[in-house]
Amino acid sequence: MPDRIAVLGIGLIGGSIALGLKERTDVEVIGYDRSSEDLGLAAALGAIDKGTVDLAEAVSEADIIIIALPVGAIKETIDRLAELPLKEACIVTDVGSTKSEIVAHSKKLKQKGTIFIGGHPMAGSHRSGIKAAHSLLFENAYYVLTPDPDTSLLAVQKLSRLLHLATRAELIIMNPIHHDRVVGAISHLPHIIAAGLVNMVGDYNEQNEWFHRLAAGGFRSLTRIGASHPIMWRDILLSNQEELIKLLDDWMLQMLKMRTAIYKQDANQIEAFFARSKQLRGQLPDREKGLLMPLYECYLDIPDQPGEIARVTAILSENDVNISNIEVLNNREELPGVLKLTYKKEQDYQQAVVCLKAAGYTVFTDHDSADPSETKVKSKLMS
Ligand SMILES: NC(=O)c1ccc[n+]([C@@H]2O[C@H](COP(=O)([O-])OP(=O)(O)OC[C@H]3O[C@@H](n4cnc5c(N)ncnc54)[C@H](O)[C@@H]3O)[C@@H](O)[C@H]2O)c1
Ligand SMILES: O=C(O)C(=O)C[C@]1(C(=O)O)C=C[C@@H](O)C=C1
Repeated sequence: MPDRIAVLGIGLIGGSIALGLKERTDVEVIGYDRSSEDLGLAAALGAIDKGTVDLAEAVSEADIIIIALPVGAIKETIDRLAELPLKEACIVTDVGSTKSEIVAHSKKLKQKGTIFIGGHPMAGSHRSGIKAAHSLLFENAYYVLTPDPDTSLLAVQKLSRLLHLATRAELIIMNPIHHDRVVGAISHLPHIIAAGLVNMVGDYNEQNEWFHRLAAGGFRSLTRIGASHPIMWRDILLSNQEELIKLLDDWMLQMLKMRTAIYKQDANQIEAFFARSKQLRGQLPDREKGLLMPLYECYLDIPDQPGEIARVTAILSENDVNISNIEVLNNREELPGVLKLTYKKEQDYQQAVVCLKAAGYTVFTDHDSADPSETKVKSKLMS
């Protein structure tokens, strides 16, 4: 087990790893950031033992250095580390959302004999900064490492073990080019689409403010990630140019096909488009990821009258159903006049659907058939 870890950038990702390190290992954590205020907060939260705005001081005695800065700053920091005295056998890793360019850039460290192993934890949030950090942010998520083929196996094992302890993520190894193609499609392109839609609707809203007022569940859930950090996403897009150009070409082709289908009133093609998407979306592997245990959810239409929530809870308790949470979606931003019930156990969820239906309620589940046998585990989104 290494003795001292330097975490460079103590924001959402660096802060979450640091919190996990302090919670689940015995290492000393030194935080480096340009914001001394955030370093103070990180120390107060117990994420770091010591904070400094001096890079040389942060890394001089470190056994492992984790660079958790925006992608552009990761490259600059690799350049600076290449000029600084580092401990022998020190391992440097990063958490950047792109890998090919960063790994290529790390050659400068390799030339001086320092091991660099690229990394990317596949969980996060649209929020940023130490205030949004959490020690279980990466629980059960994948954490990709992209070691060069000639990297010592012992070093990869040492880093994987530490990161697994700190994050409870599942460590996997991937080629950086492959990583950038896959993550380009499932993370970078969706962020472009979400931000593009928010901006387009924002333009319409300048002429007519009903665009924002009427924005309901569909727009809000699709565009949550449109609120992400501009500098982080600027750097990611600049760093994955080649893949994103190909992905955007494919995306525009998809949209053109839909435009043609709508123009021609081609009902079959439009239906097939959504049928395929519904089937594929349902096949996404469930991962018990994030802050909380997997949850089962159902929604219930309730009349707007006093005592209605008490009636629902009474029915559930008479039937020995344990609910994890009950939420009134009465702000009309999601579903109007609706109770959202969450359960930790599938058995409770199934029992609840049956007894609430028997009591005359309309119950919606993840699937519109409301069939409990089609239960889908949901992970609670971090927001
Ligand atoms: N946010 C996510 O969902 C997510 C998920 C996985 C990986 N990542 C990657 O993690 C990295 C960090 O992202 P984050 O979400 O933690 O960002 P963040 O904004 O929450 O944290 C970045 C921290 O770095 C500091 N910082 C920025 N530039 C600096 C510089 N030049 N010198 C010193 N300190 C500097 C900031 O003060 C901040 O505390 C990025 O490379 C991002 O691509 C992000
Ligand atoms: O959940 C979110 O808000 C995220 O954007 C997390 C997310 C993503 O899934 O796209 C964003 C960037 C990463 O590099 C990894 C994960």
